[in-house]
Amino acid sequence: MTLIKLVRYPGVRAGESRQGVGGHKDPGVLTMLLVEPGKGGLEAEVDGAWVAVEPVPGAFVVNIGELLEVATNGYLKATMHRVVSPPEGDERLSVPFFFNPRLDSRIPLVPLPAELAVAAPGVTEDPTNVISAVFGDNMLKARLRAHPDVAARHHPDLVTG
Ligand SMILES: O=C(O)CCC(=O)C(=O)O
Ligand SMILES: [Fe+2]
Repeated sequence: MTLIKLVRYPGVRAGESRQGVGGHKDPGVLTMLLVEPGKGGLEAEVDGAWVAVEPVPGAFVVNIGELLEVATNGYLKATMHRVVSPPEGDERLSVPFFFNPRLDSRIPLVPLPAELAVAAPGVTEDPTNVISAVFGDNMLKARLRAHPDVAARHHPDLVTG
């Protein structure tokens, strides 16, 4: 179930929240992200700190998704990232392409060469973000987390608190 999105981040007035997309990990396998040339705003979490991902002309940004973390038993870690909206008078366009399997598919564990397997620590365990190997379940979790207001209104049975 690949998905392509066209995203526009309008500029925000001084004093207003600059949050474009809050911190998250993409729930699928791999994301190829085309950002409008020259535009910043994307940040990735590195060792607990947000780091600006500088635009590279002619290049896609590639995000590791949670299912690739599952497939590699944590050898590859899903990228935590967010987007900071531009200031008033500017805007930012992006085109993420999400490479995902069928909703009902369960991602298999890829056999790693021994030298990589020893460096695979397992999938990240976070009670606030439980990763499912079944893509549809993981996608639903991501949507419920990203849109808590919609979840509380339309799917109160699926969320707590
Ligand atoms: O717009 C971007 O640069 C990133 C968007 C994103 O992270 C997402 O849609 O999952
Ligand atoms: Fe993302």
